[in-house]
Amino acid sequence: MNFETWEPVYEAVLDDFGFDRGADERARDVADGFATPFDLGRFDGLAGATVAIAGAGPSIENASAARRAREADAVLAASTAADVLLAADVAIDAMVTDLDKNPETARRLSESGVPVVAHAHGDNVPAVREWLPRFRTEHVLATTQARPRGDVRGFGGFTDGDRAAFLADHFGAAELVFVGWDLEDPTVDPTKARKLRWAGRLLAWLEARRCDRFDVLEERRPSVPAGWPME
Ligand SMILES: Nc1ncnc2c1ncn2[C@@H]1O[C@H](COP(=O)(O)OP(=O)(O)OP(=O)(O)O)[C@@H](O)[C@H]1O
Ligand SMILES: Nc1nc2c(c(=O)[nH]1)N=C(CO)CN2
Repeated sequence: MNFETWEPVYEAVLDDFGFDRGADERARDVADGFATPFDLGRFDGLAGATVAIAGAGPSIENASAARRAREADAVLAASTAADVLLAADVAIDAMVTDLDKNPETARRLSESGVPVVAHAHGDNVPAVREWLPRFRTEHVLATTQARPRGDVRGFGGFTDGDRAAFLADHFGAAELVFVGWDLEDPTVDPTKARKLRWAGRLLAWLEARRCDRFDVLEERRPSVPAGWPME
């Protein structure tokens, strides 16, 4: 997804959380100071593939999550889902993170040549400054939710998990399989619950644009607000 399509939805997210667009842009520029060009051709293998999008809800610990991830052609792991899957001997093709929970895992993955999709936003600049210099930069794709600039890219999406889904979509995934997603998780705090509501809404938008049906939304399918780009 290009920024022109993402922008009106991004503005709705900014509005709802009261986030400052200028702070996201400054974070992007900080990330660009550490980023180097990332070979996007490394994601060509997602085209036509069944891609597991691993979220970090409690159900990622279930044996069935690891099994379903293993059965997919490729696995994109959000945040701490990477640790759980690696511990279950499931290879991951990329980790998508905003560096807030397990940056050491991201560092290790980058050292071993696994792409780390590291997101910079207005509220994680200290983590960007601390961790991006420690990663093996050729294996890091820096991302932004603001307008992309320099070596910092954007494919749509907000939370780590839904950004992984937008990335898979951007690179032509044929099918998305969601593991470790608990959108109605009663154990999360109110801010996280709000982020998960946005994740659900964004996935509903993505599935509608793809003329798809995501299994993860079967329990409660959010409606796509009128006016969101559907071309
Ligand atoms: N119950 C859940 N709890 C946490 N994450 C979930 C859950 N269900 C799905 N997810 C997905 O897994 C990802 C896990 O990443 P993580 O918990 O680090 O979130 P995040 O996007 O960095 O948000 P936060 O700012 O709250 O840390 C989330 O971004 C979300 O997309
Ligand atoms: N400005 C800002 N942007 C974000 C934030 C956040 O807390 N602040 N959290 C995210 C993932 O949870 C994604 N993007």
